Amino acid sequence: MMNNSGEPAVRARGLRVVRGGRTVLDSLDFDLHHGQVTGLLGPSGCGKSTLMRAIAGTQARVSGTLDVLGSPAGTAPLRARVGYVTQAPSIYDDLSARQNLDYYASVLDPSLSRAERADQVARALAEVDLEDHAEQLTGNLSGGQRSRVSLAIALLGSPELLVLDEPTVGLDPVLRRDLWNLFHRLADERGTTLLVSSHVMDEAERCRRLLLMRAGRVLADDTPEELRRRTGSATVEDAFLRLVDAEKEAEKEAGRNAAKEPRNEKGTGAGNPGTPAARGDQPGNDPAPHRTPDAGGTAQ
Ligand SMILES: Nc1ncnc2c1ncn2[C@@H]1O[C@H](COP(=O)(O)OP(=O)(O)OP(=O)(O)O)[C@@H](O)[C@H]1O
Repeated sequence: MMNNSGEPAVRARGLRVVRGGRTVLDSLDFDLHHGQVTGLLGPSGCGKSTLMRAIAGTQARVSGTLDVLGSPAGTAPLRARVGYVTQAPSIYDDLSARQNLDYYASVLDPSLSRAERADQVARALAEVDLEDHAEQLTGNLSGGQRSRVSLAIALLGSPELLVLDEPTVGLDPVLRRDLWNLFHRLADERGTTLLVSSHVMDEAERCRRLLLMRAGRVLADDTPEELRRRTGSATVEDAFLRLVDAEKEAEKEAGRNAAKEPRNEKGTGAGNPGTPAARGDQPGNDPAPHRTPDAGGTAQ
């Protein structure tokens, strides 16, 4: 789904991120659609958090094109329009849930009156079903309750895009279901775009669209139904495993073909990974023009 301008909510082309001298995201091309819940799934270490940080504008060494709500990721106009919840919630243990939210509401929009802030805070607490624990110190809340405080903070100011890094990890099945219902309500009723990561494949079935990642690359960008259909699988997990197996087989085949290639005088075969053709960077494949967004307060 596009918005009125016809632009997707997030547009990545030739997106690349280098961390510690290693390319951890490589040539990612995808769109996130307005008003949809997209699941970002893949094994541990495949690059989900790095991609989310890039979209939220907190990741260094991002190259390629990454536009968020029509502006380069991480630029000032996006600050109030994008809500981002990391895996490690940044909340103050010695403040109550309500005080935490009130503090963040005042930082996010210093022009709000006390009454306006109180309204926003009450609404966000209600949305994550935390009203009964609003006055408790967050240091005394359970893990799941603390994650909901973080989520409530991200909901302040009604952001158009919510980037949620494993928001349901460690939650019991009832809370997980309630949170997924909340994500869909936000998308359906407010038109919020959500990108939600998980490494639990059964959560994929709850998403309208999926980005499946493996080893820093997008393995599939599809709806759960279409993914199951085209791989002939009963579940998204099976579909993912089939795609991984097919990719590994293709990699092996490419390796065998490269080994068979006659070597030239310098000892590099035509299919060697060091040659431009094998890297896919011959002129016709270059996703130019590349643009490096301002990465803001950044992680390496
Ligand atoms: N500061 C860093 N320096 C170098 N490499 C890093 C750094 N942080 C992460 N990486 C590497 O980047 C890759 C992607 O990490 P990332 O945290 O994005 O993965 P993930 O899919 O979110 O994993 P998980 O599901 O376990 O949270 C991993 O191989 C990781 O080892």
